[in-house]
Amino acid sequence: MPQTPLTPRPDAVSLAVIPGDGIGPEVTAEAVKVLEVAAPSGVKVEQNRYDLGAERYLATGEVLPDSVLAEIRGHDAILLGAVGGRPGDPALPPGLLERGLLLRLRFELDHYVNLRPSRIYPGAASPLANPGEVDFVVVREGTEGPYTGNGGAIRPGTPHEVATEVSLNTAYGVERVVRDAFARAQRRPAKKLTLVHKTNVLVHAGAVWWRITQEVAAEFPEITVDYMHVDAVMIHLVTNPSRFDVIVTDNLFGDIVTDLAAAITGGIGLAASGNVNPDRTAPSMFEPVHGSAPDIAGQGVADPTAAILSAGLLLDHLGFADEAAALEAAVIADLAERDPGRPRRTSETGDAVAARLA
Ligand SMILES: NC(=O)C1=CN([C@@H]2O[C@H](COP(=O)(O)OP(=O)(O)OC[C@H]3O[C@@H](n4cnc5c(N)ncnc54)[C@H](O)[C@@H]3O)[C@@H](O)[C@H]2O)C=CC1
Ligand SMILES: CC(C)CC(=O)C(=O)O
Ligand SMILES: [Mg+2]
Repeated sequence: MPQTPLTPRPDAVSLAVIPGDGIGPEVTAEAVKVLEVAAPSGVKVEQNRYDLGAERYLATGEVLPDSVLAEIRGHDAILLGAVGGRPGDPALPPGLLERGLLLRLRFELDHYVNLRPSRIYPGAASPLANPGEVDFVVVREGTEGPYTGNGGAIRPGTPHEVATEVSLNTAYGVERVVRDAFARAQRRPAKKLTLVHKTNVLVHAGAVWWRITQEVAAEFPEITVDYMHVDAVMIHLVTNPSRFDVIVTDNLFGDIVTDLAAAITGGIGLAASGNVNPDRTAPSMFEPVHGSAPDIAGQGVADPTAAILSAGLLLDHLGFADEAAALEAAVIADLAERDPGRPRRTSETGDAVAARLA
């Protein structure tokens, strides 16, 4: 359904805040704390909180009612913590919240660019001995691939069960994300784009990604284009991550690549992301790369930096580039001052970054 492009007001931004499950509410509270001081003066941050996630499902059986989705759609942007329970929890059907809430938001709001920047900030503890200068961005397709629910099971639960999970790749979907990735590469100094896939085995989907990347490349003669199989990317991310500038890839590969990218750049607690609708026909959604981390939930020890940096991506997306840069600078300064020998409480980090911006 065609939507009217969103036109934010100059004096206020409206945010839908979905704290979610596990550490989601803990890290989101810190991101909101920072966002309130980072927003431009004269711009009011109006927030509506949506309690969606495991607790609501267990209390009401609701995952994402249509009426709530319609309300969320009316905001300028969405800030999300994380959703999902402990893997294997018998109270939550597998994928119920991931598919019914998170992916439904991404699909219905047409977040076809899942943007995941990776930088090693000074002070961040990379496990790599000599990582070099690491500053790349993964442009992960956000609405297709094997995540669309295009599958099913025959004779489930029997020894003769057959299960399929088919990857969906449309020329339309691939072209728009590849084009976005080239445009991002064009704005970056290194001007390099790496297509990541598994074209040697996934020949049908791979052919679409390969052909469209070559076609779009012809419109961007300044960009150096290369290709790498996703398994080899695992090697190069660990041995020579500075070779990457912009990576474009499908939904599943991008999910996996960006957890490793997070690990080599200082940990999953630092990795930010944006689910972007570049056409602005619906609000974009910003969230950390990590999940609900049930193993540390409720202890006040989760690192909220990824959520805070995601709030910075949100500011940038709304056109507040200077404020987004100031937020990132405050995080960088804070990281440099952290004592690796003294683990921080979640709220300490939010307080420290907010104090730098106040
Ligand atoms: N966007 C989302 O809402 C996502 C949801 N999930 C869901 O989250 C649940 C847990 O998934 P996992 O695979 O365990 O991934 P996860 O990212 O939640 O946790 C992986 C590991 O990283 C640690 N970790 C994560 N965030 C951290 C932080 N901010 N500070 C310090 N340590 C942190 C956790 O303690 C855990 O050891 C599942 O239900 C999964 O489906 C997973 C990924 C994304
Ligand atoms: C739970 C998945 C659908 C989400 C995820 O792992 C991700 O987007 O990184
Ligand atoms: Mg993931």
